[in-house]
Amino acid sequence: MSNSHKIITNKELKDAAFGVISLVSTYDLDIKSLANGFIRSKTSSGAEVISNENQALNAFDCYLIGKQTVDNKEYLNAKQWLTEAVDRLDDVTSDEIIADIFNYLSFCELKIGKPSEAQKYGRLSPAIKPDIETNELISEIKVFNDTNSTSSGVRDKPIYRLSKNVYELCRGETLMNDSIVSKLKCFHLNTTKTPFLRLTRIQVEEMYKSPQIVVIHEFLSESETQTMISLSEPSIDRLYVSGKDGKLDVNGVNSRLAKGGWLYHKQHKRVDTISRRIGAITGLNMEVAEPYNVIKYSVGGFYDYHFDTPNSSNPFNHSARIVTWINYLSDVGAGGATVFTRLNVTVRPTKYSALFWHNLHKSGQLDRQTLHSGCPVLVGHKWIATKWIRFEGQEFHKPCDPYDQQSRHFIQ
Ligand SMILES: O=C(O)CCC(=O)C(=O)O
Ligand SMILES: [Fe+2]
Repeated sequence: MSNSHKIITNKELKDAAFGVISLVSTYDLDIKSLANGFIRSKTSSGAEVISNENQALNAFDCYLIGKQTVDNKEYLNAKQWLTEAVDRLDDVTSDEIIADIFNYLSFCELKIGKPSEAQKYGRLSPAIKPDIETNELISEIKVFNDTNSTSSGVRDKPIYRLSKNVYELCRGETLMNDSIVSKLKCFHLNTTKTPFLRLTRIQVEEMYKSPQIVVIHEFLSESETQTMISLSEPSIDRLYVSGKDGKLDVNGVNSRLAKGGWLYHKQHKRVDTISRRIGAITGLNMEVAEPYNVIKYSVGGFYDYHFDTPNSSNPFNHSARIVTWINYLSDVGAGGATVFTRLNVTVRPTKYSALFWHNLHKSGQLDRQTLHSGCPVLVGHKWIATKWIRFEGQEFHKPCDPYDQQSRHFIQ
C-alpha cells in the first residue's frame, strides 16, 4: 500500500484500507500485529494460526487506514492506526502527512471524549493546514468541555453494516440450535434416474432444511476449477452492486469489495459440462440461466449481507433469481465463509465443492430467510463462480403456486 507505487489509484488504496478495517472489526484482530505484517486467526478447531504476510506497513499505510477508519467513525481503532503511523514516521514522510496524522489523532481523541489529549496533539501540528477543518475541531472541543462528556472505553461500532450475529458466524462459532443440527443429513443423491449423472456419485450435505441449503462435495474437478479461473482472470475488474436507484454504486465500498467478471457456458466445453451437471441436479433449464459471475476476493474482500433477488409483488416475475449456485474454486487460508445470518448457517469455502439454495417460496415470493453474506477473507484469496438462475424459462421445470408460502426442496 505504499504511496511510492504510482500505478495504484487512490480508489484502490481506499479499497485496501477499507478491506483491512473490515478484517479488524469482523475478526477482532490486533492492530499492532497487523501493522507488523502478522495476521492472527483461529481455525475451526480453536487453534491459533499466525500468518506472516511479510508486509509490515509503513507510516503512510497506517495513516491511510487510520484516515479511512475515521471516515467510518471507528475512533478507537483509528487512534490505534494513527499511533502506529506515528511510531513509523521516517525521513520520507512529508510534513503535510505528519501534520495530518496529528490532526486526525487529535480529532479521534475528541470523539473518544478526551479533549485535553486532543489539544496536546493539536499543538504538535500547528503550521500546516490540515485535512480536517480547524473550526470543526474547535467547536468539537467546546461541545466536549461544555457537556463534560466521557465515552472512553466504549468499543467501536463498526460501520461495516452487518447484522448482529454475523461476526460470530464469520469466526466459525456455532449458533444453530442442537435440535436443528441433529436433523441435518449427509447423503448420496440417487442419480440413476438422470442419464447425465448416472456414473457420478453426488455427495450432498444439508446445511439447513427449510429453506433447503445444501453443499455438494467434490462437485468440480481440478481442471474445471483451473479452467474457470484462467478464463476469467484476465478480464476481472472491481465489482459494484446496484444502489437503490438501480444504478451501480461505484463510490461505495461498503457493500462489496471484490473483483469479478462474467463467464459464459459456451466459452469452453468444460464450463458447459459444469452447467449441464447443475441442470441435472437442480432440474432447472440452464439454457436461460445467467453466465457465471466469477469473483476473486483478496485479503479484506467481502460481500455484505444481501438477497440475490428483489422481492416482487408479482409472483410470476420472470427476472427473479430462483436459485443461487456457488462453485467454490479455491480453498481460503482463513475467513471468507458464506453465512446466512437469519439461519445461523456458516459454510466454509472448500475447493471443488458447490453451495446452492432457493431464493423464492413456491409462491414465487422472496424467502427472506435467505439473507446471506460473504465474510472478509483473512488469509489468501477466495475464488467463486456464482450462477443465478432466473425464473424465466423454468415455467415447465418448476411451476409456481401463488398461494404456497413453503420453501422449495430440490433434493431429498
Ligand atoms: O462470497 C460469498 O460467499 C457469497 C457470494 C454471493 O452471495 C453471491 O455471489 O451472490
Ligand atoms: Fe448472494
